[in-house]
Amino acid sequence: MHPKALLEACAELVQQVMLLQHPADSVVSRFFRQHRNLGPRERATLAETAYTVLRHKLRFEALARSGSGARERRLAILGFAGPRTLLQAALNPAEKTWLQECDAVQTADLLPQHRHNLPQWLAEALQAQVGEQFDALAASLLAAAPLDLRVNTLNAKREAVIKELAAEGIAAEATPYSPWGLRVQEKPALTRLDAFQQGRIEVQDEGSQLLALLLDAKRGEMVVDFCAGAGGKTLAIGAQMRNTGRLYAFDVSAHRLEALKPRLARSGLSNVHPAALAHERDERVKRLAGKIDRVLVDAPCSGLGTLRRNPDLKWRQNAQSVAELTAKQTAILDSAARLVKSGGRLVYATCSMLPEENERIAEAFQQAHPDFVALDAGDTLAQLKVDNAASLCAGGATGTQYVRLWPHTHQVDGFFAAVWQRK
Ligand SMILES: C[S@@+](CC[C@H](N)C(=O)[O-])C[C@H]1O[C@@H](n2cnc3c(N)ncnc32)[C@H](O)[C@@H]1O
Repeated sequence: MHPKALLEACAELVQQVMLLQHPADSVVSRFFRQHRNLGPRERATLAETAYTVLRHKLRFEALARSGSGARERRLAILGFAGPRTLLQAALNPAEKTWLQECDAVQTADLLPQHRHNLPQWLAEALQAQVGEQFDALAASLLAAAPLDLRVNTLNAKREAVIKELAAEGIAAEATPYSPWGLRVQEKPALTRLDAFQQGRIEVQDEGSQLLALLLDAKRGEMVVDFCAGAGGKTLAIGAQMRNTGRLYAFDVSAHRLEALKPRLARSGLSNVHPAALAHERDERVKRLAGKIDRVLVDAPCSGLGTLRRNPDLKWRQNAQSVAELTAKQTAILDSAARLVKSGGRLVYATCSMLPEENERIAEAFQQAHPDFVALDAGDTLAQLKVDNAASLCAGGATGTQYVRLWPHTHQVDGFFAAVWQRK
């Protein structure tokens, strides 16, 4: 594709994602379906340009007040993620001069909001939590996430997969906390690999792996993954159970559960039973009440812990949408807790960094359910032999009551988890 056409296509995609009407990943997928002639490199440049503009929206919008031409073209120039020579070949002389001026602006001279690129309400909420680490957190949220894989321990060993990937020219190293994790710095095409097709690896953030680990599901148990979605954690839990017992994958979205099916087929798991619920108080939940050994509630949340992957969320969520989610989270946790049998374990998790969706939900649940005893997440992870378990936790009297993962300190998405045992 000619550089000029590629930049035009970038501007068109930027215009579409910046409407913020739909999740950016679905806008990008739709754009690719409508432009089937695009090659893999062009697709990578287009997607990364759109994501760069979403990440740096406030700074780029401020810079784009100067310059000429359509606003989305100026934004696409600032966020262009392909080779610089290619960009230069697409620019007219006035644009080249303007870009030079933009490049010369020093980060230190920027207003705080143009450095952190967060909406005011979210910047304040994060600052209140991490204090002087705010700049480091904000910077980490502007970077793309590394690619984490989970090794399927049912049919592979981590060391063997590292060697297998190396033979394909892919450098992977063991993740520091999850015993199943690998981190890959590049973004190789995984789906063509035998290791992927034969279910030895799945894409999963190390933080997500730790939440599945926290459930500590055992052979032969009855387990429910209440908000299973496309089953990222279900697959990890099923392998943890060594493909024995019964693992229900519940979700209200039959569409998401459908995406679990090919992943299940690759994984070799036969202990997983997906089931679509009408709502969290579905008949099926009533029937299983008090019978389940372990229940994971990976609740629908703002997703703000995943800003490295989903930068559009900071512009699509707001205080009002978070308040609506907290009502849903409370209702789901209440209903899912009924499943847990005496002596069983309950884990509540989110990929949010906001206390309203995390500590506040866990505290309110505890108040309303004295028959559930809080377990210390730091102790629980240490018993599971996770290195530096305490450093992954925060809160409570011991400072390790909840799992609290942060992109700037743990190089994973922002996650929260609370653990209880039913009396
Ligand atoms: C954070 S996502 C789950 C991600 C998934 N556990 C994984 O690891 O890939 C939350 C899920 O909760 C589901 N959900 C929303 N409302 C629900 C409800 N009332 N009961 C059960 N699941 C619900 C959503 O459809 C969504 O798939």
